[in-house]
Amino acid sequence: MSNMSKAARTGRPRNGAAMDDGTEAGGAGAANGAAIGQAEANGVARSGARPRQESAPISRRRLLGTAGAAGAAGLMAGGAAGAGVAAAVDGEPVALATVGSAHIPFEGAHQAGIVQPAQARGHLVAFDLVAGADRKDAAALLRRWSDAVRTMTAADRPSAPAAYDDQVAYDAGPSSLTVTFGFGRSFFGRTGLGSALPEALAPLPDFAGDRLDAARSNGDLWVQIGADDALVAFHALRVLQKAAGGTAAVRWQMNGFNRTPGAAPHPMTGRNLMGQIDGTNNPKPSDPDFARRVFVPAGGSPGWMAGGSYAVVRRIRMLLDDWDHLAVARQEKVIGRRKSDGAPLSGGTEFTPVDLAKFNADGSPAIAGDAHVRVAAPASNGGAAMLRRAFSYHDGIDQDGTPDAGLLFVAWQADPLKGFVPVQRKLDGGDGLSRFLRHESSGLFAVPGGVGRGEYVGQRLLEG
Ligand SMILES: C=CC1=C(C)c2cc3[nH]c(cc4nc(cc5[nH]c(cc1n2)c(C)c5CCC(=O)O)C(CCC(=O)O)=C4C)c(C)c3C=C
Ligand SMILES: [Fe+2]
Repeated sequence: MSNMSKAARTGRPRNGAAMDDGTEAGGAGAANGAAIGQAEANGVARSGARPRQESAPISRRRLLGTAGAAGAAGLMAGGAAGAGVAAAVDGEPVALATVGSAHIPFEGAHQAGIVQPAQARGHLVAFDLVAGADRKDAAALLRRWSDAVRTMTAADRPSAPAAYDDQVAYDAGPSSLTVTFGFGRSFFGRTGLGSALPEALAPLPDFAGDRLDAARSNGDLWVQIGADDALVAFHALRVLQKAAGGTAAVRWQMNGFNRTPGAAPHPMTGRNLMGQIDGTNNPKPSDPDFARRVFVPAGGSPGWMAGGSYAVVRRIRMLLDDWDHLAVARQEKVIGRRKSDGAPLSGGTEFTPVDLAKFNADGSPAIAGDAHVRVAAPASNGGAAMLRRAFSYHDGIDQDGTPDAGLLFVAWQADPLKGFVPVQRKLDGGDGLSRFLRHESSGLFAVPGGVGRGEYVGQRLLEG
């Protein structure tokens, strides 16, 4: 097991004192409307679509280094970027840009990375405890991981790079980094915690369309990393993997992405790799039943899961060549929404409620019987609902030329039997979209509630 000090494990440098000048984001925003609402409700500081900035200076040396790499002449050209560089050349620090300075607190009632908008870059990683690792080792690991994440996500970071630090994220701010930890069913047997195993971690049923790879499914521990900068996300992954040494080893890892903040002209719901606007009809924190649907209540069972949630993770491959052969009108019928703007085929605009009872003039249902939104809707599943927070993935092109690409689907709910399971049961046979999908791996994880100052994730389980 690693004996790294906290600073040595987690240190990320900053150069000089914080400059809290209240610099605000300008024109950034790829998060969808629902997600923005979620972020605001969750206390994430925002300016427009993206978080308001904690500003930190960039030194003259670093900025000149950047200018040298990118071409100082180009950077010095007029406009806002030119002004920033000129200030740095004069020795004045400049604020971190919008994306870098966005900061999501690690501590809170719920773990971060559930209700906030999914970031531009994601890593989903499962670890298995190594042979001989016990409950005490697991507790020490969760303590190390929590300390590391507390530091990496902080607006104020250590003043000097730690000896071990790869410095991959040396110049960047927190960039909306979140790290979310969960426990798989197998964790409880391995640590002698069988009596604390939640009923909700019962194995997911087999679905007819599943083509699951066991090596890329489940795992003792699950870590979800999200950040709006790829280097920040990689750095977090690397730090956590190193901190796991001697206690847990990576079982599988998946890398995903979403639209980069600022890539769209205004805040809007993101698109998946089929080109559809995806995430419109997610539960919103302002919904009266949001917390009940997504989080285990205080007094729920088991007690250590209060404020927690259950994550269903599915690597869903998209059969993109088949999909792309469909005319857009057919694609829209499969989903039940327009491709261009996400409006339901029953009429209105993106956020108009879907009218499942509406008929066209020719007597056909406006939303087809096997349309994805009809089959997945709470109204078709006894009210079952989940919060979807996905990343796209692309792992290259197969020998036959087909892309290995799709969705790292992550569904959050207070109880999988009232969320993912009934909906997937229905989709499995009756969804027109399922012809274009292949579920290739699966995991179910108990994600405990958030932590207070000095606590570590899972403490109530591991010390209860
Ligand atoms: C078991 C749950 C679901 C799986 C698996 C799933 C996979 C999946 N979905 C899309 C694309 C879209 N899904 C949309 C809506 C939607 N999907 C689910 C559930 C699962 N999807 C629900 C509950 C809903 C909301 C239904 C409603 O109440 O209206 C949409 C429409 C836009 C939106 O509301 O988000 C799209 C598009 C893909 C590509 C996919 C697997 C790769
Ligand atoms: Fe869906």
